[in-house]
Parts: sequence; structure tokens; C-alpha cells
Amino acid sequence: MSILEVSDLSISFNQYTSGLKQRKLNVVSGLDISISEGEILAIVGASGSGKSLLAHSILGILPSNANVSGTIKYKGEALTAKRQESLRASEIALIPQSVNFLNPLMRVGKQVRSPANDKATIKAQRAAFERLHLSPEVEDMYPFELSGGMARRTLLSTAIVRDAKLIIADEPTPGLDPVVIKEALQSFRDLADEGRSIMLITHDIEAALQIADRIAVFYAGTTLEVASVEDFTGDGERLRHPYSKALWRALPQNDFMPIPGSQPQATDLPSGCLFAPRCAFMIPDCSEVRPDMRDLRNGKVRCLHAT
Ligand SMILES: Nc1ncnc2c1ncn2[C@@H]1O[C@H](COP(=O)(O)OP(=O)(O)OP(=O)(O)O)[C@@H](O)[C@H]1O
Ligand code: NI
Repeated sequence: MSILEVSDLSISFNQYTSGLKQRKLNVVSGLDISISEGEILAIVGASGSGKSLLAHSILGILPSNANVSGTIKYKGEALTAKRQESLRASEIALIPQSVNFLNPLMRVGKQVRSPANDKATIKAQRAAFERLHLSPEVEDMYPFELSGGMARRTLLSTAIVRDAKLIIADEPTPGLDPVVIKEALQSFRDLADEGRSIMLITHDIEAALQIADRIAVFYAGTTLEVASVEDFTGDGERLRHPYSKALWRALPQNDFMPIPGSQPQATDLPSGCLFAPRCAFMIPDCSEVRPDMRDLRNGKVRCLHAT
């Protein structure tokens, strides 16, 4: 069963331009994803493709000038603002993109346990630190004393102590050395194998492929494909969307050929398929119709002629 289901999510921002004119900036449109119990869904996509906004909309922490439409269901029930607030403190944990999220004035052990500070929580915090290779002294440190890797592991231990059921990790590995990345990724896999669900947001397809079950490929605020990890193989012949194939081939161990062109801006989205202007397989229809997400070979794709 899906623990989280996002359907047809769109997010726009009201912006004032010169002369107090208002315009609506559509940054996410028609986005669909789901995560099952014990599953790791990786979200990959270029900077600005809407990954963090998806995370923030699930948690209900978008800025006040955001307009949201579509449905987000957690355990089969719609996530209302009230439910989001109580789940944020219990079952759903965000490991934010910025480590500035840590309170600079509070010792990290206390912070990880907060708001509880009873014996059982102290025990759980110490066990989580041990599990993530944070030595006992770290408990009494302040955030400025932590390295980037330690800060990220501290944030992850918060989710473990709280026994979160759904962990949303937004870029948990940038700037870490390869050994630490490997360890951090393995801890995500272990947590999923215990039955938790994880949304892993990353630029790093190779990292995602090491631990995820499925990968959602984001582009210009929508999902172009959802594929299982096994589909990323060979020349990319099992992938469905020309963009996912091109991303796969652009990896260093493959052809290492970048995709010409760049992702369109929210102010200037093409009217048909969002990828059409860069697509080597584009036909005239592609610039007229925005393709719906459809099921294809045990995955999903948003492309008129993917087979
Ligand atoms: N408060 C806001 N007002 C207007 N536009 C915004 C706002 N927040 C985000 N955006 C725009 O929405 C788009 C998606 O942003 P988002 O942070 O989700 O990207 P991302 O995929 O997480 O990128 P990155 O990989 O760089 O973290 C971007 O183009 C961004 O400029
Ligand atoms: Ni982001």
C-alpha cells in the first residue's frame, strides 16, 4: 500500500512585477508520485525542477504566497494543514537541504531529543548516534563544532529518535566525502528495510541508484518518468523518456555527453511537452500537447510516443 500519494500537484507563486502588476508563476504542474511502505523513492532532477517544493508541500511549510492545488494523501487520507502540523512533529520527518536548520544555540543531543528529554528518549538518541557513528561527545557539542557530515547525520538521527514513518531527505549528501556518503546511504537503506518509507531528493543519480527502489525524474516542475532502479542499465533502452535516457547516458561511466540546451524557466514554459525544445525525437505534436502521465512497462512516463 502507498503510504504517500501525490496526484496532480501544482504550485504557483504570486509575484509583483513593475507597476504593481501581479503575475502568477507556475513552478510545479501536474506532478504525481507515490511511495510504499519500506520503499526508497529517489527524486532526481536539475536545480529548480521543483524537488524541494514537493518536500515542503508535503510538510505544509511552503511560503504564504504559494498557491497549491492537487491532492496529497498520507496513509490514504488527505493531508490537511492540521494533519500536516501534527505529523511534522511525529510521523513525517524532513532532513532539510540546509544544515542551517539546526538551532545554533542548543547542544545537539538536546536538540535531537527535543521536545522530549526523558530517559527513554536519551537512550534512543544515544542509540541513534551510535548507529550513525557519531561519538558520545557529539551530544554536548554546538552545531558550529560539527563538520558538514556530522551535521547531516545529526539531522538524520532526529528522524530515527522520533521513529518517523516517512523520512524526506533533501540533498543529504553534498559536500561529504565518499566514505561518509556511502555510510549515509546505507543508513537510509537500513531504515527502509525496517519498514520506513524514504523520499531521497538528490542531484546524484549514481548515489540514488545504489540504494533506491524507484526513481522519479523531475524536469521543469513535473515528473517525466518513474522507473525502477533496474531500468537504469545498458544504453538506457529500458528507460521510457528521452530525458531520462539522456541523463543516464550523460553519466561519466556511460557516454558522458551532456544534453544540449537548458531547462526552461517558469516564466517561459513551452506550451506542449516541457522537454520538447531539447528533445532529439520531437515531432510537431510534441509542441502542441502537454502529455499526461501514463503507465508503461511497470513504470510511468509523460511522453506522447514513448514505447
Ligand atoms: N518563494 C518562491 N517564490 C517564487 N519562486 C520560487 C519560490 N520558491 C521556489 N521558487 C522557484 O521554484 C522552482 C523550484 O524550486 P525548488 O527549490 O523546488 O527547486 P529544486 O529542484 O529543489 O532545486 P535545487 O536542486 O537547486 O535545490 C525554482 O525555479 C525556484 O526559483
Ligand atoms: Ni532543492
